Amino acid sequence: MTSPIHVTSEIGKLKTVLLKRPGREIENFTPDMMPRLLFDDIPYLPIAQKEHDYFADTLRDNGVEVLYLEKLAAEALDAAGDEVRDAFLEQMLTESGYAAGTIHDALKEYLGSMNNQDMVNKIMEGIRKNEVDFVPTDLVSAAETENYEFYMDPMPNLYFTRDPSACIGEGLSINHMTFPARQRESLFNEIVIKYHPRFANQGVHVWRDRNHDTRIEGGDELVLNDHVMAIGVSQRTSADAIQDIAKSLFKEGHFDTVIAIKIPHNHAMMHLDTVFTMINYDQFTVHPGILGEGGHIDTWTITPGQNGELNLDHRTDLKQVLKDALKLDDLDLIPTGNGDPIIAGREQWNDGSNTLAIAPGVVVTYNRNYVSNDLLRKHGLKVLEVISSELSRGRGGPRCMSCPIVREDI
Ligand SMILES: NC(=O)NCCC[C@H](N)C(=O)O
Repeated sequence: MTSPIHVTSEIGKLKTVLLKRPGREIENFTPDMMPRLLFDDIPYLPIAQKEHDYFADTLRDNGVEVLYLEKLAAEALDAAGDEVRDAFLEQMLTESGYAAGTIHDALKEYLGSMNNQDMVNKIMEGIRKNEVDFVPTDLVSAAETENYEFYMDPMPNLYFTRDPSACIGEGLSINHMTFPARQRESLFNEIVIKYHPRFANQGVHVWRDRNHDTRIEGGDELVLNDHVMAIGVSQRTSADAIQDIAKSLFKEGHFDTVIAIKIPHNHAMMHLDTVFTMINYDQFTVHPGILGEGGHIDTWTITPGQNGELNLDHRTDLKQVLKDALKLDDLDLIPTGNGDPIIAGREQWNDGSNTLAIAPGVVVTYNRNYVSNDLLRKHGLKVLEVISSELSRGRGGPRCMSCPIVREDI
């Protein structure tokens, strides 16, 4: 059986991608909620949607089939029927803090009265207290802070479809995310894979599901080729989760190497793909700020050991590590902002390192990172720029905003 998922590299011609069009969730919050929701500003929704449509059109114009998470999630529930819809809603309410009780019942009634698409959209955009016809009188509800506006928080990070799941080979990881602001997101990916006719019973292998305590996010998961992965040890992905998924990939897949790369644990560089992306057979973007003296950085090359255990080889010469793993004589590491510390810092902040390769040597980037983009062109790449004033306020670029489902082999 051919799996509907096929991703054996970061650069093979992109055939199908999963996006989420920004909806009300990206403006349904106040400045004091921003740090918790992992946003640095509140985007202007109409322009963010225009920019996102431009991004989607750029992909379509280049032969990519664009799928939307919000649509697939509703279709999955339509196909699955009432029992699954009820279980999904219960799980979503439980993970939103309402396993039982009067608020649980009121929210269930409110959401339960909607059709699947409206219910999915509503859960994504968040539920304010004043929109539910319910006055809590029980002790638990009454004890809650009066002035918090929401029963269920919005999920503004959903347009970064890269993170809650990651397609690897013929399967995927459905991720247990680090921060509460994003943890419910992967429930949508789970129902799509389990129940959408395009994916259900089609031989999709789940390398690692969301029922884990250890954390991993797709922005850290890079498929370098059909047997080598790079995974960031980052603010969002723990060493335990990397070792766990490595065991699964080695045991049940065609992978034999995982390169763990330690990056600074901070908000600006929350995932490996904010500082390092593969853009051609032998070319990568890299933010100079992650490299120490002489271009060094901590890496561990993980390979299968005895009895299902792992061998780990600690090395610090990133270029040599990549050359060895990919069997290349030379490698072009292209510095964000052309290596200038001010420009590199500014353009990395606006995702200048976060490119989406749609074919070997062809990348989609934000237009605002003009120094990095010019440098990519000088290194022979074809650069397709997309507009980025509002989308970039969420701290993610074209790779973050896309989850490749099918790529041609390289
Ligand atoms: N792969 C990525 O780097 N995704 C960007 C995620 C940005 C989002 N505001 C977050 O902090 O999770």
